[in-house]
Amino acid sequence: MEKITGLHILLVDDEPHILRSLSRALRSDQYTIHTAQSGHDALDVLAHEPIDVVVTDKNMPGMTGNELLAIIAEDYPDTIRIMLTAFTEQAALIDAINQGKVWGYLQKPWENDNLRITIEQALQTKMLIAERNMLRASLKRYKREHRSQFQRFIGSSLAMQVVYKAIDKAAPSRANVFITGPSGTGKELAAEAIHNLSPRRDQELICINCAAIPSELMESEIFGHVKGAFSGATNNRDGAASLADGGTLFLDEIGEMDMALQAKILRFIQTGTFQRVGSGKTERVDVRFVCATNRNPLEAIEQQLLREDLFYRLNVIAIDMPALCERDQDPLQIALFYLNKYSELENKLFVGFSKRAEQLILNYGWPGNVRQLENLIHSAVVMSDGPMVSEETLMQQLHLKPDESLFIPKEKQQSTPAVQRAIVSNTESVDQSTGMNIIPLSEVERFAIEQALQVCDDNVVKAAGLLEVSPSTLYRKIQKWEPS
Ligand SMILES: Nc1ncnc2c1ncn2[C@@H]1O[C@H](COP(=O)(O)OP(=O)(O)OP(=O)(O)O)[C@@H](O)[C@H]1O
Repeated sequence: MEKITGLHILLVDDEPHILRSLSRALRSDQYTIHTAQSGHDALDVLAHEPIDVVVTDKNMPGMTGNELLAIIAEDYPDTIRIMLTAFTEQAALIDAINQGKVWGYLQKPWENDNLRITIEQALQTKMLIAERNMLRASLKRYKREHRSQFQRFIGSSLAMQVVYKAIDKAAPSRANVFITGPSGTGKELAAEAIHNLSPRRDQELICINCAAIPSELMESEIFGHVKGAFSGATNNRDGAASLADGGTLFLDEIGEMDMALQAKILRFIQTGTFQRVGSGKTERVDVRFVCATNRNPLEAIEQQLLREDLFYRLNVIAIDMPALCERDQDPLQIALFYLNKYSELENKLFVGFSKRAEQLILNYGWPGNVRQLENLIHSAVVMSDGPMVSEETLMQQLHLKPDESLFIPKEKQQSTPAVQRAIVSNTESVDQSTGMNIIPLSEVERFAIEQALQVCDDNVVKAAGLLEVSPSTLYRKIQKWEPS
């Protein structure tokens, strides 16, 4: 058994010679011994020292041992409580044990060996309690950090945990955010989440899709115009810059914006000021910028679609949305979410997907990402009858030809282990002599644990069963991930 050190024992007895002989018997560099001659003195020690074990006499003037242990059980429930008692007091002692006030007892007169063994066992129990508390706390933290829903996002994949954390961190600051990622991955949803979690949430989030508005109208859309600024400008009109004052301006598809207007946007970001179209008056607003593009920004700069200086002004915080096919089990979670939503909306009864339909959802590549999946589920709800969505319905809507590989679980499709495929390839660890991508063992282990937790809906006991380790081993490993 592991030696325990650095622990504190409190001995309580009204007779000084008993305290002396108990202290002598327990003297060791493993423990710090504290003594008290009354229940009140004992409580005083407990208030100032991190006591792990209390050994108290039963019969003391003033506060009895029973009364003292009852208070300790209430105020310091994790402190191990031991009663020193004469043989004749067994009945009262058993009663105290049954009430949970006492962990164990020592009989007077005691054998020193017996005393040391009892204390050692008590301290082992104390260590287990402390470990359990730590594990509970770290599991709680792990669960809090491992979210399956975040703002309007659905998905518990690791790839999305990274996004949730980035949004959490970015939101409270004033820093501009640049969101990249393929079409339909949730860039607008991310902008919304950033605004909703920011101190600007009570002001407006104004979204401008730079690809959807003709370039000749864009300047007026963003900065507004005055009456007569151009033909058709029959009134003064506020633009997005004024409407977003105090809030957030989201410029989607920034790479589609006219280069001359990009220069004006850059000036606006730098100075916080702008002029409406047709006006010489400068206006000042307080706007936070969030931009997005589904282009690779560096390529867009090279192709002269995006100004480099504007990009670096906007790219203070970068968030990259992963493609749906990189999100483990998320496609199924999202599909179920939208099945519920659209069943309700269309007044139809659907309870889920056939096993093969589920497999198809997990295997399909989703080139249109979440938007495509959402639209597919909506059309499946409209076009078929419940209670289950079949694979045929999905294949029809996706115009897919019969292909058995779509229904084979991914982990059975390739000869390389699932772990190797799933861990993002780490170029820094490519072995120079063999050219093989070496994955650190700790990463493989963490991946396996996270997969098991995901499959078991975060049930650690079940996940431990799947991984063929004890739950406490699993808890310990999860705990090690916590930043110290
Ligand atoms: N993780 C998610 N969970 C649930 N719904 C999502 C998720 N991600 C995106 N959506 C939904 O998918 C649709 C597309 O999302 P969004 O418009 O934010 O994508 P986008 O990346 O901005 O697309 P684009 O590049 O085409 O502008 C929206 O209806 C959005 O609500």
